[in-house]
Amino acid sequence: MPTNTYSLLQNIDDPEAMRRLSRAQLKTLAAELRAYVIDSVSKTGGHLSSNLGTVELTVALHTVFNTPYDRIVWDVGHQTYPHKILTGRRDRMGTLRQLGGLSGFPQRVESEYDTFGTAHSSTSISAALGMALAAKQKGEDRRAIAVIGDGAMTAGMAFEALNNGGVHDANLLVILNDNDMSISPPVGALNRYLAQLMSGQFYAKARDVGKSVLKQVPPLLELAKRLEQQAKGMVVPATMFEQFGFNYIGPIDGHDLDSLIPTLENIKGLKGPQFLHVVTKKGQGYKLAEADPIAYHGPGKFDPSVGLVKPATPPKQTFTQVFGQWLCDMAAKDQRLVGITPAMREGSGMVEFHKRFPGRYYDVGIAEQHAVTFAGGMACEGVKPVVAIYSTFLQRAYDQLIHDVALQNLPVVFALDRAGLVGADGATHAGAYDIAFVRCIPNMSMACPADERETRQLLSTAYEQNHPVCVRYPRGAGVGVAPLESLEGLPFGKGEIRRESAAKKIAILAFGTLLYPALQAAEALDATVANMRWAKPLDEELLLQIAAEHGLIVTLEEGSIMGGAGSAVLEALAAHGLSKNVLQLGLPDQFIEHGDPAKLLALQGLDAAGIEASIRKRLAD
Ligand SMILES: Cc1ncc(C[n+]2csc(CCOP(=O)(O)OP(=O)(O)O)c2C)c(N)n1
Ligand SMILES: CC(=O)[C@@H](O)[C@H](O)COP(=O)(O)O
Ligand SMILES: [Mg+2]
Repeated sequence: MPTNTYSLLQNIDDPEAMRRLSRAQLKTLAAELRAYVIDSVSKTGGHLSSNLGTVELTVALHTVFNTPYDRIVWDVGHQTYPHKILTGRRDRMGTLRQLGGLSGFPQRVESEYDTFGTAHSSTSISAALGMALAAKQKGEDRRAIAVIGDGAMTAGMAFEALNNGGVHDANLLVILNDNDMSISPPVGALNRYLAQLMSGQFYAKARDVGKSVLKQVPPLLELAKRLEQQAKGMVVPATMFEQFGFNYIGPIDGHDLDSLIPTLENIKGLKGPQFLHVVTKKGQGYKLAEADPIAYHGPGKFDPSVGLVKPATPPKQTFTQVFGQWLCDMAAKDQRLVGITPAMREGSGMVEFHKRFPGRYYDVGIAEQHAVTFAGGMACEGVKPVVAIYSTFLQRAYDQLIHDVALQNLPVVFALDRAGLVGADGATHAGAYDIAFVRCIPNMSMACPADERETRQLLSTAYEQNHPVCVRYPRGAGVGVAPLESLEGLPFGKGEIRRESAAKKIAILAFGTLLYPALQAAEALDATVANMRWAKPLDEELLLQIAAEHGLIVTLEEGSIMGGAGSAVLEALAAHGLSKNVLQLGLPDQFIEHGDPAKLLALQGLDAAGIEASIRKRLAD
């Protein structure tokens, strides 16, 4: 760390040290912190724009509140790099999101300042309310603070918590960090409402009155006055948040420590549920990120003086791109198709679809539950919904999947991206459970394409069905098997033999992209390899044929072993009264942390060498 650049930051090992600084020094510290965030993220990759937007808010919160005794819960937690840097992890930022290094999200095991693990959005108000009421029950005077973005605020869970929080006498502070952005531009009526609060009459009056009051009167008196004025409807007519039972304060400039610190100090003295509306800019202080907060939401490594550059050689096509292309092609062919995303347009490969078919594109906000039921409603009316959703986020909508789609046997296609290990985001984002949690639902099917070509083909097969079907595929690129242009599908529920062993001792049944390391391992072992393609329905005919001919059956999947495709194989064998030597390979009963995906797979024994070693071990047992 260059000492001249970070003269204050280098001495901040915990927030206590920061509390001794003057306001002027805190401003310098904020500038150093911003530079440090840019410098470290440029070397590791990670979430940049959101972190640049929370620099001053983080400084102000840790200065005013008695952390970690007072609890800050960061929603999603992708904006916690300044918080990590100020709470003793500055010198470990170079390890961010790498194996054994700092997590990209708050983790209770990482620091006492990380009061609640987050990464899936919109949980902060519930968790902070729980903490506030627990404090009350225990007779403690601690504060609980939820910091939630305008994107995260769109989820039902956030409103469930507001609804509950507004009627309790809890010392809860909700801070809405409003940067007028989700990952992509925010959507929906809430966004319109927040824009209204910010603009025209509302904001102008609030800002002017706030400024003049701030200049003339001591903070507490000023706040009391403002509250009185608000109560009379003079400054801001009762906001929705007041109707929920919160004391609404704001909007204030979230990059101005002279507004933030006195306001937070005042709020600290107030009892009951408080709601502070803070306005920030995504990417603040780094021109390139300010201009393109989407590209800098989660960039890889880059040179800060140049910014993001296109790679010289075009990278391999990702599974996400294969899906995006298929969606456009199928939409062009079938007018009934609609595409639905819960706030993940870029990540799910739907930018082009949005451009070409704006009338058939639905970004419903961070609202996975709604997305699934909404698709169900459309399917009832003969429209053909394709829900593009990360495997990990479908977990949010499990009841909707069962009750609103499967039970009514509605033909909805679920394009499950990020199936398996995702790498840098770690355990919170791993798509480890989808096979297990989907295959136990009647009427549901689950396709596991092995490569890019099959992804396109199986999406078409899924689309042709008259019942709900998931197609799961991983983050990133596959082996490079180019998809065909055709929209023809593969047979429903059917696998194939990809390698036939002469000895017929071992058969590997691969579900999904691990087919390719399986084929490699099979060369060394002389094993038969089946590309099973479907976890449900299972190709029982193929399974029985293989079981009749081979001694050892090995199942292989990038998903949880418990309840996964290997379990389906065991159940099918049992149903046919067959007792076989079966080795199940997949993800163990354990959360797998962040790191390079290939390394993580190898650590789980799911690369070619690991597969071979596990099989040899079983043969030797
Ligand atoms: C349940 C869930 N759905 C989707 C996401 C993916 N996601 C991460 S950040 C984000 C946008 C959040 O916007 P906002 O809360 O406004 O924070 P900002 O990035 O603007 O600071 C989304 C959609 C998630 N983390 N959790
Ligand atoms: C914080 C969050 O949930 C997203 O920003 C996520 O990190 C995106 O992941 P991908 O990079 O796989 O789209
Ligand atoms: Mg936002």
